[in-house]
Order: sequence, then structure tokens, then C-alpha cells
Amino acid sequence: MTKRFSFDLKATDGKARTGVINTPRGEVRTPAFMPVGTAATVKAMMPESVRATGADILLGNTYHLMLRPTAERIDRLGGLHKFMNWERPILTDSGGFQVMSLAGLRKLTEKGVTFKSHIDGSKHELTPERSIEIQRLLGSDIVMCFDECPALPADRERIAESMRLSMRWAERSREAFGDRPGHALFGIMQGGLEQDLREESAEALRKIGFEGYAVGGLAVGEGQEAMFGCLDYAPDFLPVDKPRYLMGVGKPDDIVGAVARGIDMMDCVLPSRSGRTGQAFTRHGVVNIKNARHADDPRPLDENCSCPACSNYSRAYLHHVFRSNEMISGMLLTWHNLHYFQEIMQGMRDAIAAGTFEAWQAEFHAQRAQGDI
Ligand SMILES: CNc1nc2c(CC[C@H]3O[C@H](OC)[C@H](OC)[C@@H](OC)[C@@H]3OC)c3nc(N)[nH]c(=O)c3cc2[nH]1
Repeated sequence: MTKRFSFDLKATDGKARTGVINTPRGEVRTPAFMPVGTAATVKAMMPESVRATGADILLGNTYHLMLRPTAERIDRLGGLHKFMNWERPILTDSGGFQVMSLAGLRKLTEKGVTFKSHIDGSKHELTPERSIEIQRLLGSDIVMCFDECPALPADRERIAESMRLSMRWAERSREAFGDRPGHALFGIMQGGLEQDLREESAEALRKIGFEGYAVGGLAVGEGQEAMFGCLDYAPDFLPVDKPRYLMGVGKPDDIVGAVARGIDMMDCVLPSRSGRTGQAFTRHGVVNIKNARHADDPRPLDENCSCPACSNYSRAYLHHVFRSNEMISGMLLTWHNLHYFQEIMQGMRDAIAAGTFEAWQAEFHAQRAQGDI
């Protein structure tokens, strides 16, 4: 009997929640941070290293993989898990966001989006049906509805129109997904920073019914204060017994603030992308390792960190390999950043389970000096 997809809510502390998402490929402890593995790889990391940082699930990208090497080729080769040697859960985005941010010559209609590949200029079409089919071919465990995410700032009419289109696409995504025990389809709430439109979107999604619900349309330039303002009410419009996924977030303090407002899952390129550019996140703040003042520093990035970079290398060494453009530079700092993000998630899971989340948040903020350290 195929193991089904389910969410067990274990404990709450204020609006913060901790639980477990059960999937046939393994459990996802929440609150969860999901490393981004856009083109079938978490850049600069071996899959076993990603697991060693504490990740239970990672992300793949419909837009990138449909262009190269194509979903059909990955399907022929046994699916994305086998292809990238990651046997645990994978969540794939539906591609709408990337098309609007990466592709050229886009045309948006009720049917979907036609666009030209940013790789070779070839013409492509993404519709709810095609996006769901691609995510099925990839073998994704958690599939996202095909939606349209409007760039902010946008006027209310544009946001309302876009949200209602996304709700019609959510209906078509649900229809195209069919009955796939053990797999999940997540709806994506839109509505910008308009509380009534957010409520309308949540109602539309609940009527259709999904295994999980994302809060979309945020982390698109609105800033943390506006994002938190929306998160003060948006998660409450969603079913309490299903996972809530905030897309594209974020910096450590964004993540903590989102969990405090009832979010269960997040993804962001920040720890991996910054790792490659020499920006290290630590409990005391951000370290830009390429800065000359680290050239002779024998200390590790963070004395309290147990990752390979902090256990075996000095700041001076990390500074040197970044200045020399050595491949190990991005590997070590990406590993450190992902390790640190997972450490924050573990800390929050433990604190929520123990009912000490308030104190944990206070400690988290007290440790962080301002600016570079
Ligand atoms: C940054 N602020 C941010 N990212 C939003 C993503 C994309 C998440 C996507 O963000 C990168 O793509 C660009 C990642 O690849 C680099 C993807 O990982 C596979 C990740 O997929 C979940 C959204 N995706 C959809 N479908 N709908 C959204 O409303 C939405 C909102 C976002 N805000």
C-alpha cells in the first residue's frame, strides 16, 4: 500500500508550529528550510553534504529543467531523484515565477505563458496542464500550482486581476494533477499586500482543496516590514492542519519572523548564492570573508559552529581561497551557510516543542551584532 502524504502538527507556541510532513520518500521536520537545487544540483554541494547540513527536502525548478535537460529526458533516465542522487523528498516550483523573472519575450494569456528560453532563445509554452505534467515527469513529491506572481509595487486592480487568474489556474492545476497517492499538490495564495484579496484567494484555494498551501507573491521587493504585516494575517486564512509554505524567504531574521507568524516551510537561494560570493551568515551577523581584515585571522568563522568550514579552517584560509578564486571557497561557505540555516530551524523546532520560543527569539536577536563582524 503506497504510503500517503500527511502532516502531523506536533506542538504550537503562540502562532509558531512544529510538526512532521510524512511522505513515501521520508519525513520533513517543520519548520523546515529547503535548500534550492535549481538545475538538479544545490550548487557547490554534493547531495550527501546537503543531507549532512540537516536538510530533509530540497527544491528543483520546472522552468530551468524543462529547458535543459528537459523533463522528458529526466523521466527517461528514471526521474529527478535518481538523476541527482537525492532519494529524499523534492519540491518543485511550477515555473511561473521564473518565466516572469528570467525568460525573454513573454506573452501571458488566460491559457498560460509563451516565452523564449534565456538559454538558446527557443520558444516554449507553460500552462497549468504543462507545468503539472513536467513536475510529474520529474517525479516531484510536492508539486506547486502554476501561478502568476505580480512584481510589487503594483496597483490593486492589477493584483486582483492577477490573483483571480492564478485561482483559475489553480483549478486547472488541481484537475491536471489527478489522483496521485503519496504526492502532494500545493495551492499558492496571491493578493499582494491587500488583506481582502488575500482572504479571497485563500477561500478560493480552500474550496478547491490542496495538501498544502503556499503564501506566494511576497519577497518580491516589498521589504520585511510589509512582508511581516501581510504575514500577521495571511497564514490565518489557511487551514490549520495543512503545511504553510512561504516562497522565496529569506534572511535569518525573515525566517524567524515568518515562523513566529505561523509559517512551516521556506526556501531561499540566499545561503547558497551568498556562500559562493563570500558572504557568511553566523549567529553574530554577516561576515564578508573577502574583506582584507580577515587575511591574518586564525579564528574560525564562528567558534560555536560544528560545520567543516568552522571545524577545520581559519578565516585567513577562507579569505585566501576566495581571493584566489579556488573552487573550495564556494564549497566551504555554502556548506557553512546551509548548516547555519538548518541550525536555526532545529533551534526553533526544539524551542516550539518546549514552549520556549519567545526566549529563543530573544536570544537569537541578542546575539546578532549590527553590520559586518
Ligand atoms: C525570492 N522571492 C520569491 N521567490 C518566489 C517564488 C519562486 C521561488 C523559487 O525561487 C527561485 O527561482 C526564482 C529558486 O530557484 C533559484 C526556486 O527554487 C527551485 C524557488 O522555487 C520554489 C515564487 N514562486 C511561485 N510559483 N509563486 C510565487 O508567488 C513566488 C514568490 C516568490 N518570492
